[in-house]
Amino acid sequence: MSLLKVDNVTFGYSSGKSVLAGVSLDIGPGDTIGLVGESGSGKSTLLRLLLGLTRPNSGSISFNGTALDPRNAQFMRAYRRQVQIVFQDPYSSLDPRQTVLSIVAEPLRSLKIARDHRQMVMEALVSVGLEPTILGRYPHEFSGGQRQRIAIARAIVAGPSLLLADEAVSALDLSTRIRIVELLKQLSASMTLVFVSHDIGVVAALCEKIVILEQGRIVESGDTKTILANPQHPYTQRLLASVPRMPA
Ligand SMILES: Nc1ncnc2c1ncn2[C@@H]1O[C@H](COP(=O)(O)OP(=O)(O)OP(=O)(O)O)[C@@H](O)[C@H]1O
Repeated sequence: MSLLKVDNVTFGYSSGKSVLAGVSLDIGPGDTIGLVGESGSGKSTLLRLLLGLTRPNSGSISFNGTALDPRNAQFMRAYRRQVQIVFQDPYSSLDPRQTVLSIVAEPLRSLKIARDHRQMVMEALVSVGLEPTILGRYPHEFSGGQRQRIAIARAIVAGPSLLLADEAVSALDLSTRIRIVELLKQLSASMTLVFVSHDIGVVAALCEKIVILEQGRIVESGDTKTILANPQHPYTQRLLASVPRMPA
């Protein structure tokens, strides 16, 4: 059974323009999926829908067979614990006035998880390759890569089964990007990952499956290696042609 099933979803903001049209996706437990498309193709909007922050205009999204529905408050509370997101910018996504402990513990507070937050935060920091002794320090004391590790620690601290990453490595320099991709790869062994990127090279390195989105429609999806080796849709061919060089 799918972990997350997106069934014929359409969505438009109040401006009326259609942003997602007939999007269907089956995300299985343990999948690592790269969602690729040009700017404005609707990737971040789809993530908002997957988070349950916005509802589709039509179609449905279900998690373990139950539809995301704000009227089902108990289920949505449980869902919020299962899904977390990492954003692009490690500078703006961390509150400069809060300590690392307070930042990483935020999901534990908002989800009202009554366990030892300090211990859970220390464990999350270790899993992302940071020293647990940094609890009392502030974001400005860290590099961009370290900040993104703190953001990832915050995303995994409550033990989600699904991690969404929205251009999570795009703001990092190349060597840091490679290290954070390695970290995400390692984490993806124990959770499902939906990784949004306009960078096909990074997706090729990280994701077993790929979904290509063009103007709110999925034009091609499947095994990453197969699709990148032999793209069928002209849009995918154009995207690939615009990549300066592909990784081995
Ligand atoms: N809050 C909003 N209100 C109205 N329109 C929006 C809003 N957010 C996004 N859009 C529009 O929806 C479309 C899809 O945007 P979205 O951010 O989902 O694309 P994207 O593929 O993530 O792009 P990028 O890679 O640039 O982040 C765009 O036309 C955008 O202008």
